[in-house]
Order: sequence, then C-alpha cells, then structure tokens
Amino acid sequence: EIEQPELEETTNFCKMNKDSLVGASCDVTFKEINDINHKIRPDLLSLVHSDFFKYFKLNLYKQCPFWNDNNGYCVNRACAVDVIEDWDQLPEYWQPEVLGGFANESVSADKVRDDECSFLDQLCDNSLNQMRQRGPDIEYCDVEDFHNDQSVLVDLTVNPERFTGYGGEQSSQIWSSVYRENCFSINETGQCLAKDAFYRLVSGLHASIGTHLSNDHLNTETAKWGPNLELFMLRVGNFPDRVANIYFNYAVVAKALWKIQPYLSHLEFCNAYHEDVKSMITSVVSNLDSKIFNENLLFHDDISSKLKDDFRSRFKNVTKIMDCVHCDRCRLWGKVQTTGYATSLKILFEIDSDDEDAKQTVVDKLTKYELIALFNTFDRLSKSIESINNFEKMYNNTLLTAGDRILTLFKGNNFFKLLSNAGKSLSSSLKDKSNESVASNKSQVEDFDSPKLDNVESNIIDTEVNDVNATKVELPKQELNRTEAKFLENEDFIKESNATESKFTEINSDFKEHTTSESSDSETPSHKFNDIVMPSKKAFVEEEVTNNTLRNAWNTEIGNVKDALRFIFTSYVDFPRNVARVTLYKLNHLWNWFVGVPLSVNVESDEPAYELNVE
Ligand SMILES: Cc1cc2nc3c(=O)[nH]c(=O)nc-3n(C[C@H](O)[C@H](O)[C@H](O)COP(=O)(O)OP(=O)(O)OC[C@H]3O[C@@H](n4cnc5c(N)ncnc54)[C@H](O)[C@@H]3O)c2cc1C
Repeated sequence: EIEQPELEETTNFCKMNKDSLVGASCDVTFKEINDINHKIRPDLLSLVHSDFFKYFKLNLYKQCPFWNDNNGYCVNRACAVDVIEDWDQLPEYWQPEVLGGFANESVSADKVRDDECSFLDQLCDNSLNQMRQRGPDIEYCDVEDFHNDQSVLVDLTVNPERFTGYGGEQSSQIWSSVYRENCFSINETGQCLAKDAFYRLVSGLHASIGTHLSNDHLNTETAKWGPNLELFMLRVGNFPDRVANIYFNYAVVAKALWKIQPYLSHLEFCNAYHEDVKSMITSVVSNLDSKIFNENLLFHDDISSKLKDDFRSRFKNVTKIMDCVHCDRCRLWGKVQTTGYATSLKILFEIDSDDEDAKQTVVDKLTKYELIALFNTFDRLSKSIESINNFEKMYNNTLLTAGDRILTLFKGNNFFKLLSNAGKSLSSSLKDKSNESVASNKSQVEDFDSPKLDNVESNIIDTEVNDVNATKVELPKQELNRTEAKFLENEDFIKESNATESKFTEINSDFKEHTTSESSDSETPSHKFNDIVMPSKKAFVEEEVTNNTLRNAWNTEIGNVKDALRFIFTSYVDFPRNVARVTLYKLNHLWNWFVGVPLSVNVESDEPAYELNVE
C-alpha cells in the first residue's frame, strides 16, 4: 500500500509533519531533507553557476509531435529566451584557438575521446553523438535532441526560471497530457508503486515550477520581482501532497547523483581551465545518502520489466510534450528538468547490476547535456525546498504581524483570518476602525489603491520587531495607529463601496467570533488558525467576484437596453424636424437651379462665384 505523508493538525503551514517519511520508498524525513539541503545549497548553487554546468543546448523550434498546434506563441517578454548567438559570448578558454580548433568537423573521434574536455566538444560539433553506439533502449528522453542543427546554446543563469505569465488553455492542455501519461495498461506486481512514483514525479515537477513562479513573481504594481506568498499557497502550499512530491523528487534525483558519483572520477570537467567542478560535485554528493530513495522497490523482478519499459516510454513522452510548450522560457526549463528526471531514472533503473564495468559504461555514455540537466534539476528542487522554507517563515510572520492582518483586512482578502492573539483591545480598536470607515464613506469604489497599500505595508514591515512574542503583545496597537494614520492621510484611498461595507460587517462578525473564543483560550492562539486554508477563501473571493461580475453584466445589459430605447424614442421625436430640414435643403437646391445659380456655390470655396451668389 502506498504510504501517504502524514498530516499534522497543529502545523499551520502546508499541514505536514516534517518528521514523517517522504514516501514508502524513501527512508528520509522532510526535516532531514531540509537539513541536507541547507548544507549543500551554497555548493550546489556555485556548481550550476560554473561554466561547465550553465550552458545548455536545446531545440526551441521543434514541432509538437502530439497535436497540430504549432502556431501559438507566448508574446510576453518574460517568455523569451536569450540565446548565445556568438561564440564570443562564451568564456575565453572555450574559444577555438585556445582549445586547439576542436570545433573543426574533421577532428577524429579518437582524438575527441582522448581530450579531457571531450564533453565540451559537443558544444560545437556532433562527433560524440556519432560515437554513441546503438544498444538496447535505455533512454528516458530523446538524447539526439541535443545534436540537432536547429539547437541553440543557452546560458541558464541569464534565463532564470520565474513567472512568465504563460497559462490558460494551452498550458492546461500540456499539463493534462503529462498527467494522462500516467495510465499504465499492464497489471503487474509493483504497478501501484511505479504508478505512484510516476505521478509523484510529474506532480513534483509541476509543483516545483509553481513554487518558482511564485517565488520569482512580477508585482505589476511595483514592477519588482519577488516572492508572492498568496500565489504560492494557492498553487502549492495548500496542497501537502504537492509539497511532499517536491521532496520525493529531490530524493529521487539525489539518489541518482549518489549512485553515479564513484563513476565520475575519470572526468576532469576541464578543471584546468576554470572552477574546480569536481570538488564542488564531491562536496554536494558527500552529504547524500543511499537510503534517501530505494529504487529497487519499484521494478524489483523480471515480471516488472514490461512495466519498466512502459514507464520508460511514458516518461519519454513527457519529455517530448515539452516541445508543445508555447512559452520558450517555460519550454527551456521544462526540457532541462524532464531531461534531468529522465537521466535520474536511467541511472536508477538501468544501473542495477553488480557489474562495475557495466555501471561505468552507463555513466560514460551520459551526454554532457544529461549531466547538466541532472545537476540543474537537482538545483531547481533544492531551490524549491529553500523557497518553501522561506514561504513558511513569511506565512508565520504574516500571521503574527498585526499590521499585515489589518492590511489583509482592508485589502478585502482575508484568507489569513484575523488572529485573536492580539488581544481584545486590538479587536475592539479594529471594530471601531472598521465601523468608522464604513460610516464615513458613502461613495462607491470598485477597488483599493494598491500601491498606496504596498507603501503602508512596507512601512509596517520596516518597523517589524524580531521578537515575535513582543509583536504579539505590543505591536498591534501601535501599528494599528500607524496604519490608521496612513489610511486617513490618503482620503481617496479610504473610499468605501457598498461591497466593502458588507465585507466590514462580515469581518466585524469575525472579530466577535475570535474575541469570544479567545477569552476562553488565550494561551494557545495557534490552534485557532488551523482552518487557514486559502482555497476556501479563494472560493469566497471568487464567489464574490462572480456575484459582482454578474451584477456588472446585468447592469451593463440594462444600460444598453436603456440606451437603445432612448435612441429609438429620440429618433421618433427628431423625425419631423429631420424631414423638414431635408425638404428645405432640397427646395434650396431646386430654387438655386431655377434662378440659375451654379451648384458649386454650395461648396466651401474662395472662388468669387460664392460672392456672386451672395450678391
Ligand atoms: C512545461 C511547463 C513549464 C512551465 N513553466 C512556467 C514558468 O517557468 N513560469 C510560469 O510563469 N509559468 C510556467 N508554466 C505555466 C504554469 O505551470 C501554469 O500552467 C500556469 O501558471 C497556469 O496555472 P493554473 O493555475 O491555471 O494551473 P496549472 O498549473 O496549469 O494546473 C492545471 C491543474 O492541474 C492541477 N495541478 C496543479 N498543480 C498540480 C500539482 N503540483 N500536482 C497535481 N496537480 C496539480 C490543478 O488541478 C490545476 O487546476 C509552465 C507550464 C508548463 C506546461
């Protein structure tokens, strides 16, 4: 039976018990992965910023092989990929003259093989590709992709994975096609675990992308990039299984790295030319452990070899689906990461013999781009886990900072329900404040002035104290006053709508609820917020938005009908007057013709004919 990550009621964030195992096939807890990640993060970051690991090659122009949809494209600037267009853009020691003209097509395969930089050669010619011997298919992705004429070289560090605005039907289609690959036909022992692993891999990839786009998100009001907690919670944070799947993927890729490390020793990674890549790899992998993932549980006997083939071809399809992504930046990172997982799966499931030479052969056959993808995928997961931990801090700070709670309230987006631990005084002050605002504002507005809100927010954040307990007791009132003053300063900002009024009424009742419950249990405030789950709040907001939208649509339609009726009515009123005007005009023409005045006099002109007519 598949073990699901345990949920813990008392943990607000992601509702996960960090001491539980990441999965049935992983003998590691969430907390242990957090610790490992914390240790290796700096080295891993340096590694993927090294010259060897930062240049990736892909074909951005490949046609979607699954459906005829090659015409759309993402027009956002954020969707674009900056490619290396000139050899000059590469480091100096990679210039052909330094490397002895290895870009020369005529260079012999043997010579390339002997070169300690043989991996680098694939940057400029495909001699290594020709050397690859055909054997049984052990590929989980299409490695030939890297040697296509149309492939471009990309510096991953200048094309960060971040929010691009790509979405809608096209991306949904991609994701549903990816999930559809998880329909295994054969009913063999172990299928359940393999199917679960497949699902967790793609869901973990999806969640990791969601984490990155939330962590590096464009705030359209301030034009700054930064973390967006709300978006993260909506996409990932509120779904413990998605968060757990990121950790699962981390375990899978970590195990693959652990497994190949002894067989990488003969590769020099061009240490002579630039960073000591090899020692960076060692310092990352030495923190990993074999027990992090047990791949033998998935395809453990001959019976499951058919299942393994199915698994492999389905995963290969996932990597190919990336060619259907219309946003180039998303396609780039989709390709890097699916190739990274494909490489991990190849290492985990195809290096299963005790034969050391066979293991070495599989590693030797890895292309440079598979290695790059492998380490960069690990970095993406590592960054996701780091971001999740940061989001957790933000989440807790948001809950504990009274000012933010007030702002959330005024923004009308109170999915972080107001805390009661600020004490009755805060509640009553806020109640007064909200009543005051409701009473004093009559005009209707649709929305608040967000930049101003952000200013207030940043002011408040600036004044945050480190001691969370102190914040709980002392800050609320102080911050309330500051916030209140800010609100009063900006009169137009405080304009309220009828909708806002009802929101305040609702919030007031929230306060009443919290104030009442608080008096009975003021020692353990955190238990009151176990119900903080954004989707339900989203549903609330959405419902409201839907109602507003319906109301607006109704009002617009009624307005249109009124306009049409007014037009028809005025047409009837104007009709006799218009008939009289036309008749007069025609009679004028007739009279002019009758007395012999030329028709041209009615045309604006400097000609004397007009004057003649006047006379
Ligand atoms: C390959 C690829 C790469 C992308 N890269 C980027 C990028 O770099 N930057 C960017 O801004 N956008 C990227 N996108 C788009 C992004 O993933 C979303 O599709 C987009 O933001 C729209 O999100 P959504 O809320 O409509 O739901 P989507 O994320 O499109 O999800 C569709 C549905 O899948 C389900 N779902 C969501 N997450 C999971 C999960 N983790 N596990 C299981 N089910 C889930 C939900 O039911 C959801 O409604 C990429 C898309 C693809 C296909």
